[in-house]
Amino acid sequence: MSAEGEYDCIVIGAGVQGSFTAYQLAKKNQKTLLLEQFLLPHSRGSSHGQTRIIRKAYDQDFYTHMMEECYELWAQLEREAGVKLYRQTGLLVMGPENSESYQLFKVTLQKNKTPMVVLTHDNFSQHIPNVKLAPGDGAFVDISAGVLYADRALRTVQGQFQKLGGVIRDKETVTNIKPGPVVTVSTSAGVYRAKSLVITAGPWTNKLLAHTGLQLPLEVVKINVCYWKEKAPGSYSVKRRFPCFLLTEGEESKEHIYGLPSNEYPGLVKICYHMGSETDPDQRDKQTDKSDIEILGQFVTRCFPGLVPEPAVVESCMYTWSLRRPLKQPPIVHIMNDYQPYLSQSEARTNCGHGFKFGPVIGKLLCELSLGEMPSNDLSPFRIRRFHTKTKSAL
Ligand SMILES: Cc1cc2nc3c(=O)[nH]c(=O)nc-3n(C[C@H](O)[C@H](O)[C@H](O)COP(=O)(O)OP(=O)(O)OC[C@H]3O[C@@H](n4cnc5c(N)ncnc54)[C@H](O)[C@@H]3O)c2cc1C
Ligand SMILES: O=C(O)[C@@H]1CCCCN1
Repeated sequence: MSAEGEYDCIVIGAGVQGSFTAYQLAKKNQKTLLLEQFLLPHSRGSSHGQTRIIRKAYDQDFYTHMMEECYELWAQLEREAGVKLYRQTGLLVMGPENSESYQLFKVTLQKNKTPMVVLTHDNFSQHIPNVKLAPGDGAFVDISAGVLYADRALRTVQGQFQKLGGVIRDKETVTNIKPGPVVTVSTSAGVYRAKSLVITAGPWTNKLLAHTGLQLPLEVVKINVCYWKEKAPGSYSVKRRFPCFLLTEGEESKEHIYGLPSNEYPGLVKICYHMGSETDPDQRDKQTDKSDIEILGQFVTRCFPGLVPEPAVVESCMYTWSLRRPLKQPPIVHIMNDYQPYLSQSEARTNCGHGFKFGPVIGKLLCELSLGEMPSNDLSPFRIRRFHTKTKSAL
């Protein structure tokens, strides 16, 4: 027999953004349904894996400002659920001292009076052993940055949502959306109706939006998540207070290279390249491009002499980039998050490669938008309307 139900709100996609949105809605006593196509937990989207970086170091003020509230909301969830989701490690930022991108990171933190320590070539190795700072590179540490325990965070927020009476239906793919004063959502197992709908479908956003006639200029890329073996076990370990790091640009590439201390897999340091190759989210494993791994190998050889310059483990994850017109120009590396006024009482949002840490605030904002409340943060950098694209729904 197929399932049916009436809700105040339906959220499609139980990644970090959908889970936080559903939790916020349930906190506001909204009868909420969270739909997920895969059996939970799963590793086919963007929110899986044990760790993510949390930081205030950004090259634009509004992200640094948003992070103030994010840290508070993460801590609030930790207290509510009695679990530890964040571990402070600091974030080492490195990059050519005179480059625009490195300077933007540094100046944004300084301007916002964020706790930081600037390192010099003379004292660098005393603070950060086993890393080679390139000649001409500057370095500083964003002190409050650290690691978020991603899988645990997802489990926790979904658990809190259920405790508040929220309903999760996993292994249920949304197959159709009919907007209207009451939105009708059909899935592989049933039909549900709600006063509002939030779509947080990550890499599948355009596939889902196709049901509404709306398409966004997005590109999904597969990221090779690489783990590198320590030659001397523990030398880059979280226990020895090795920090997360971000190279704004380097000899190997203009793209960021970033990493986290060895932690989830003993003796293995996660180091990844902030760019991947285009993929269809349903065909992710057919994308086998490994040119990023070559770049990372060169970087590891140059900067991390205590690591074997060949990945010991490679996992997969996906980013959903927003693209400036014309398509295929460099991506705008922003979270996107917007109310889509042409879908009656519905919202559409998506994200890219740095959205995990913002989950609590994005959840709060999507909740406010779906209740018709004034959003409590400035959303102008995230508006769908900034894309001169086909934003008008055909429905
Ligand atoms: C390698 C990597 C490293 C990253 N590092 C960081 C970091 O250090 N710090 C940070 O803050 N962020 C980081 N990010 C970004 C962050 O992880 C993402 O921004 C975030 O996880 C996106 O979450 P989401 O909920 O939007 O998408 P997803 O997690 O992909 O969730 C979307 C969900 O929708 C479901 N869905 C789709 N279509 C349907 C349908 N038709 N019916 C039902 N369900 C559907 C999907 O199955 C999926 O579960 C990283 C991302 C990657 C890939
Ligand atoms: O959000 C972050 O902190 C990292 C930075 C580098 C790219 C991946 N995400």
